[in-house]
Amino acid sequence: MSLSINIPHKTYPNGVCALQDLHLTAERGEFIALVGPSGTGKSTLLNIIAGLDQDFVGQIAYPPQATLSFMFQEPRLMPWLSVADNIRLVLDAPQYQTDSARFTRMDTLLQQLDLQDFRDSFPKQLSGGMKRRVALVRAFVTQPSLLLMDEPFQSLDEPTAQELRQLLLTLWAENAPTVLFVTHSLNEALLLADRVIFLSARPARVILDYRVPLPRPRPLATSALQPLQVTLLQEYPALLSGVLTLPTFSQPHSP
Ligand SMILES: Nc1ncnc2c1ncn2[C@@H]1O[C@H](COP(=O)(O)OP(=O)(O)OP(=O)(O)O)[C@@H](O)[C@H]1O
Repeated sequence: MSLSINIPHKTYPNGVCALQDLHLTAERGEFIALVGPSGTGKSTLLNIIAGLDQDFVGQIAYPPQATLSFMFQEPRLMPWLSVADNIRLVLDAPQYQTDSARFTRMDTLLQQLDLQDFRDSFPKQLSGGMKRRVALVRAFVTQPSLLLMDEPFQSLDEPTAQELRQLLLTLWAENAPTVLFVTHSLNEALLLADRVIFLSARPARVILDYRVPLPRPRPLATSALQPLQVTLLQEYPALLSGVLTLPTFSQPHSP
């Protein structure tokens, strides 16, 4: 589904202006990464799009039939519920109760993400990567047309994060939701997204809307992204001057 964001400003009651003149559109099925410095307003923006925060000046427009999923930095599983019950919790919401295929879809996704033997396990019995896989099942089981992801693979070891990125790309290709994916990592953004939106320091506004010139399927080796990073940052040196924190990037040498 298409999405249009027009926010003249979002100011918290304590006077902190998190977003200013932020305008952005997303086409149906597009994968968009949002990259910006810490504390600029990325989570604020996702909360506004999700309707969790309605105290802002502006409009968010998407089709009325749109369905939305949100995947947070923490997997946010209920510790007292099994894997299957954590997912059923979402499926039991009134808007999904008439969907007779929903539990079959849950079983298929559990199988696809290799969780079929853990449906009766509790979150504390799962590794960090497995909890994120459950969160991915929960995000996709409702067949969202818009998927909001707020640094969902943070604080995982790199091989686990890469495995989850690959799973996400597979699920995205199969289900084609529009995705807004917040990350601090330029590598992760280039690996996943059709477009990378670079946000300024607070108050956040769009400073660069960059179309990733890489074919799909993408190379998963981050070394394959290095030449693209070099070109991008040579073309837009402003991205290096305090706008981005790029722990994985080696700055190109001046001639
Ligand atoms: N409820 C709130 N009341 C007041 N200020 C807030 C509130 N929530 C967030 N802020 C402030 O708004 C700014 C943007 O916060 P936000 O969490 O959206 O940034 P972020 O880009 O997601 O940060 P990070 O990358 O560190 O997760 C920050 O300065 C934050 O302190």
